[in-house]
Amino acid sequence: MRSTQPHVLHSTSSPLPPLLSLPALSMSPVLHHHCCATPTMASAAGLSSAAPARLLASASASAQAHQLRLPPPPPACRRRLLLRCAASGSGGGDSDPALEEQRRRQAELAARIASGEFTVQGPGWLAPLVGRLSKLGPPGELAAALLTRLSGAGGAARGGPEIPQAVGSLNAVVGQAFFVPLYDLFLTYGGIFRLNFGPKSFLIVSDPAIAKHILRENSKAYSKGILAEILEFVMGTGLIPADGEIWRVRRRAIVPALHQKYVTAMISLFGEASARLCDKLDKAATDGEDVEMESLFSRLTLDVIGKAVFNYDFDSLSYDNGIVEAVYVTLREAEMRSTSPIPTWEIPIWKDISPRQKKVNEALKLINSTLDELIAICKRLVEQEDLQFHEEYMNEQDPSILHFLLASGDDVSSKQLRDDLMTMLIAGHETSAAVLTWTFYLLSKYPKVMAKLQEEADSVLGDGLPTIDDVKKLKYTTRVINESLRLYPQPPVLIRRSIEDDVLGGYPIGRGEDIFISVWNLHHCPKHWEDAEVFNPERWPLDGPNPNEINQNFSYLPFGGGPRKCVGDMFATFETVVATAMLVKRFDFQMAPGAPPVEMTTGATIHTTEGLKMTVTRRTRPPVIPNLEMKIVSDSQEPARSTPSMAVSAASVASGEDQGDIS
Ligand code: HEM
Repeated sequence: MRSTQPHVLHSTSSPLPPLLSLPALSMSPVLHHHCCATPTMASAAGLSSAAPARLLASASASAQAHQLRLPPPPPACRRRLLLRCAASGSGGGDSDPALEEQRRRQAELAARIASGEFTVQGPGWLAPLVGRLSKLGPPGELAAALLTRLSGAGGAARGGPEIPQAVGSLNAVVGQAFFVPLYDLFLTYGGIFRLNFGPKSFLIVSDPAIAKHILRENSKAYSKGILAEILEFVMGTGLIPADGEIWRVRRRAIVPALHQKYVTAMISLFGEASARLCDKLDKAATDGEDVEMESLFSRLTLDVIGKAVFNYDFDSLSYDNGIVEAVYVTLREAEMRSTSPIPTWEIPIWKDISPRQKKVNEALKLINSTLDELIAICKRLVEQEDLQFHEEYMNEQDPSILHFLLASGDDVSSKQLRDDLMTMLIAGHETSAAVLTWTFYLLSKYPKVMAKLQEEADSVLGDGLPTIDDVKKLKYTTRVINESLRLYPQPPVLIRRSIEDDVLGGYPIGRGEDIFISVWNLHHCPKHWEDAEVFNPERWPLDGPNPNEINQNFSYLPFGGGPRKCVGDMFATFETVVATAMLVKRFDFQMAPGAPPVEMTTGATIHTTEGLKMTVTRRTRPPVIPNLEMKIVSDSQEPARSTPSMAVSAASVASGEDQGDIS
């Protein structure tokens, strides 16, 4: 039974959300706004304002143990979230404890709200004063924001209801991926709530309508906020962190480069890289060695994206060279910066002498000089070629995005071009690798899905590399990827900052709010998804449209939505479909005996904590089941000669004798 008594938790580390890891967390009592509820529900319940009665934790970076009175997390939910799924078939139809838990918590909370427990009126003088200050330009706005913050009556001060503030399962934050406890809080506090981390405050959005508003309907009112600050050292003003005019110009230049003909041409690149991975796995199968698939997928997608974006062959599946290492040093640094409690890389002097920072700077120098060289080579090629630039322009020898951009006469500085290339390298590398990693993890847990997938790969793929027509026929494989992206969205949260006042879910918000749109919560919402935690590719009909944010009304956002939607969605889908189909056609994959448990941790995408160790075996041809129907043999006839030989051949097929792999 779940205790309703608050208990005291100790948080000694800072395993907080990437990009916001801070030493202390203060949490406040709540108002409730249901995940799929309309704003009027909150106001109808008389929830016009609430002010926090905070359980303050120390905001000091040196504070070690923060004691917070919190309700214990529901074990059933957390267990399900870690997705340590039983190795059953797909489509299990058990009842959904997460949904029941959500209903129970909401009823409990509604009763507490109705009792007025959390309803604290903002002071009457505040709203008019804040209104007047806000009209005085930036200094006035700043003063208004401070006053509002200090009074703890943000929404009330702006003349609206106050956003629910979460009292969270803090122990759930410790030692696990940050988005998992956010899900727990979402089940209790609904589609928008506030989390206070020491002096910082974040809005957590898990409501499809609010996500749609931020990403699409009023996207101009939001920037990339902390994300841009953290990624500046590696992406500069590349497309992901850029905002405003720079973003508009670069997006207009880059999107056309990923035209249909280019993506189609990339299919042979996906096939070649996947074939190289198959060779590696083949060797492991022969040697009887287990393989760590997460790092292999990372190398596969690095090789693909290097060729696709700037025509560089990292060949990381074969070698560990300096540039490959430099890319990984840089990536790990970006992840470290997004999760570190103290920005050591900003400390004067230290940033220049710390061995870690030195290594990062050297890595960046190597990457930048390599990119500069590639840009120079490509420029020369473009100058020499006679090709006329047009909408679907592509140089067959070098179909890369860089080549397209230079041939288009894109007027861009070398620094900006480098930022864009680096951004695409990172955006298209870790994401696809994570999708493949979690897909293969899921497949190892759902053998029926694996069997169906292999059946499709066997029937569609021939001996050569896949073609665009093959990819179109790999419908079930595509659904497997769609469903894998639902359960493990990459990245699990989207980050924004409000740059104007707005109203979210009926709550007025000011500018400067840092917002996390939890794609994880949207994709796991038990209200929206039947058997939300079950890996069930069949939930997407084969003959239906490809699921996306539009046809799922922002409940499904694997590639984001609105003007900042991923530019590589088609590329990435084809890449992961080709790799998955080619691999499962050649091999069976099982978790290796004694492999560490597969749990999640966060970087820019969802990583495993200790890798994905698998045993790979070459597949034998599926047994040919002979027609064993016996001829009716009358006494006067000889026994049918074929029967014994059939039996022999069936036995040998079953034992795998004389069977090569089926590739
Ligand atoms: C399965 C693989 C991928 C996934 C799951 C993925 C997911 C996403 C998501 C969710 C966003 C939106 C971020 C936001 O709104 O804050 C995004 C943006 C972006 N993605 Fe991808 N992506 C993938 C592959 C790729 C590839 C292969 C490329 C490049 C070839 C790419 C390039 C980009 C770029 C440049 C943006 C920024 C767009 C903008 O802000 O205008 N992505 N991606």
